[in-house]
Amino acid sequence: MKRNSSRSSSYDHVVVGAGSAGCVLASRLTEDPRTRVLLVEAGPRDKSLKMRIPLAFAELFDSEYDWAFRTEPQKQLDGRSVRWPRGRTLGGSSSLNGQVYCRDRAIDFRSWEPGWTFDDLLPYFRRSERSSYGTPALHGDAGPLHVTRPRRPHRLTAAFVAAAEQTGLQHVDDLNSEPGTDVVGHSPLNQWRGRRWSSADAYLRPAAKRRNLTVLTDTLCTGIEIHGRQAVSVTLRQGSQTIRVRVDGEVILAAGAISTPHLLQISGIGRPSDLTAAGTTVLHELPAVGHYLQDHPLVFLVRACRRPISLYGAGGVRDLLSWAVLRRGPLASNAAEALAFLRTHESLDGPDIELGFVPGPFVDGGYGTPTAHAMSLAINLLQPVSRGSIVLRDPEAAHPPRIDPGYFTEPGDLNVLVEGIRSAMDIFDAEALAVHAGDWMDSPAPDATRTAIEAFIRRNASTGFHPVGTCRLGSDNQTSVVDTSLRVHGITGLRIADASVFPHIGRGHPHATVVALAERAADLIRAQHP
Ligand SMILES: Cc1cc2nc3c(=O)[nH]c(=O)nc-3n(C[C@H](O)[C@H](O)[C@H](O)COP(=O)(O)OP(=O)(O)OC[C@H]3O[C@@H](n4cnc5c(N)ncnc54)[C@H](O)[C@@H]3O)c2cc1C
Repeated sequence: MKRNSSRSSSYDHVVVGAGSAGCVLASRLTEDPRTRVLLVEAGPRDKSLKMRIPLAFAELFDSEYDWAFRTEPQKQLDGRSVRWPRGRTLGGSSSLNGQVYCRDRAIDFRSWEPGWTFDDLLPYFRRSERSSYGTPALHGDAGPLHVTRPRRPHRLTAAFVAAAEQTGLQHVDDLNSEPGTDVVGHSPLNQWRGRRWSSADAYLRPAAKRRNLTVLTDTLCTGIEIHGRQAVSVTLRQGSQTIRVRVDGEVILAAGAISTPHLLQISGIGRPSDLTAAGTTVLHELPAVGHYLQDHPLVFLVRACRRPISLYGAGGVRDLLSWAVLRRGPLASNAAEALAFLRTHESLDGPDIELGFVPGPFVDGGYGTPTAHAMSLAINLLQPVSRGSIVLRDPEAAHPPRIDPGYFTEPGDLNVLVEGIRSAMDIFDAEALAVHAGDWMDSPAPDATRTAIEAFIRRNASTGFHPVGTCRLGSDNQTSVVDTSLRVHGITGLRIADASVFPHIGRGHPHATVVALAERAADLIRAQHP
């Protein structure tokens, strides 16, 4: 990635965070050669081969490319602290995520503000996509973000899809086609010819040579300076050096659902009790900053595979060669090759459980070392009611905030996940998959009572990697942080465009919506600064 050498101390816009959203913003805003943009990224450049190899993403956990956050001990999870990986490199979390491109559904946007319906966002989904799915009314085919079918799904994945159909789910080709409530299909992917296609690949690299774009990596934003009610500059730290950069237009926070509220709090914007407890002066009261956090909690069921055909052991010389030469073979798998969406009650108007099938052992949320051939199924709670918070510990930007997702603090969430586990076990037992299935490994017993399944969830539940909602979009300044144009309530020159602004968690995977939202944010900014 070229770094523009003509650094100046003032820019039209400064984008903080080069993740899923930040790369979109930097690219779109610099299409106008008169607009000077600085993109600031705390992490290093996205150099690792493990980012390109689809199956290798879990090997990036706890590396220099991962913030490696940990939650506060979770009362409802036997006091366990949960590991929260987050991308810390160009492309952000899109450089180490599971590559599933699955939009939130139209019903998910019903709880957003007017002007943010699915139909309002559809032109931006389409603008972002270079989709191989056809259906031009729904998909774009000329955008920067490749969306493809898996190259060659594993035969166990085909068995899972068939088994899900045997339990009554409908097989659909395109999970981004508003497919109905009880469906199964192969995962649409952000891949191109068998390699990951991150936001940096899609948006940043093609823009990197522009003279009006400066990209600073290994640079931590440590605060936003507010004069009166106007954002005027950002403070950056590179090693031991501190740099102040003046902003003539806007500061756009795209640091993600954890770091964006943290940065606001450090800068004196937030809930007064949070700020004063951490020794920070309150400059601007906005009680919703860092609150209303939601995530998709999940548990994995793992079942032995009778024959040695799973992804266990993938990564040997032959697999590496096959990927390097042909971009095929087990390493081209994104792990969660198929998804099923289902309702735990017929009265629901949308799915409340997602099952993600991995044709291999996925142990301890990707942190464990597999020991045998197996298949894994992630049972994902799509509409949790529980909410949590991100709150600064002290005024130092490099210190991680307190992350409390509040998993299962609303008891109804546990009930839904128990039902999801039962449905998942039914699919494992359906003929098409049962022929491959051996003993249950990390799973409740097939005849487990509700109490035993609940205990299993408390022992094993983890993150679905989808935190949102910590700087919600909304029209009032008590329960939301940004207005419907994504401007921070009460401050001019400060906008947020990332996963933190989702008012409610959706039923999809957030990257698709984050990219569309950032595409729209770029239009909003350009309209205000013609
Ligand atoms: C392991 C994993 C698997 C996932 N799988 C999927 C999936 O398959 N499909 C899907 O849709 N979603 C998935 N997600 C979630 C998805 O990737 C995120 O929701 C999305 O990338 C969030 O985009 P963002 O722009 O809000 O934040 P990010 O992409 O996280 O970007 C934020 C950027 O800001 C930088 N930053 C933070 N603080 C500062 C600071 N103070 N100064 C400078 N820079 C800073 C970060 O380093 C990062 O690069 C996954 C996430 C993870 C972690």
